[in-house]
Amino acid sequence: MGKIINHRYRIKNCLGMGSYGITYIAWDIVTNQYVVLKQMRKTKRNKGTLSFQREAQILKMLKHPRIPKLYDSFMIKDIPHLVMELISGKTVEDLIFKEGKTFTERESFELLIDILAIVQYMHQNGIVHRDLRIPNIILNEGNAYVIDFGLARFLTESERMNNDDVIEKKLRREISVKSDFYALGHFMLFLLYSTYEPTVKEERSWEEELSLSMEARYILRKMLQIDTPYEDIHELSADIHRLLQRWGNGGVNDVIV
Ligand SMILES: Nc1ncnc2c1ncn2[C@@H]1O[C@H](COP(=O)(O)OP(=O)(O)OP(=O)(O)O)[C@@H](O)[C@H]1O
Repeated sequence: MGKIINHRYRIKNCLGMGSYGITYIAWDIVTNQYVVLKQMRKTKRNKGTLSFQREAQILKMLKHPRIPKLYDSFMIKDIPHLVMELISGKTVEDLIFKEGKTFTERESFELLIDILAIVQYMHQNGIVHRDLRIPNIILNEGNAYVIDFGLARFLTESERMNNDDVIEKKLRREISVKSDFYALGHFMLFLLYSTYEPTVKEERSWEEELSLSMEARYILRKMLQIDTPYEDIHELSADIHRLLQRWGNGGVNDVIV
């Protein structure tokens, strides 16, 4: 730690080791601010370089206050590096599993609407994230931020699926807006399970374990593609708005329907 990269970024600490890269918090001595520096792992040279280039291209294109800005990208000895905005706050994963935060049905769907405003922006710009999981959503002062665009794709791209892949992987990785709704369906189950106290020993399905309103169950079944999936974000957000009206939808950030 303390090492300076590219004559500019002083490494402060390691945030994590992902599948393709190592992520650090660094101090930018030119702009005097903390940034996130992602360095590709040396062992991932071919696939990793492509993945880093795509992430840089996508982050450069997306200009949204709830998506990290790409500040810089460069190569050092054939190793790609990305420098991006440090998003303050805590991941939903840490909030639930480290801090014991709980989300009611209403709070869960209000958070979903907030996230969908960001997802709508991505989809309108032809991008699907494909990794909308609890460690990739940061909450700060009640606002949601989406990070980690390492698996994001242009909706015009195609990718061959392996026939041996389990159905869940196919639904998560499909290059279609539906894969983001599917991932967010699972994200919602994590929020909704945060208040769940088991009363019986054996595990049951989420529909049996969680006491949800009929409308919430209807939305989740479509997001999780148990029933006819949502084809676009407007259909999904219209259903959530109807559900939120039960409580009086005060002041949540809306997706423009
Ligand atoms: N822009 C950012 N602002 C704040 N924290 C970030 C940012 N980007 C990544 N992180 C954090 O850095 C850590 C490592 O992230 P990274 O995306 O490199 O790998 P990962 O999520 O652990 O693995 P993988 O990419 O394989 O899913 C995570 O804890 C993540 O929350």
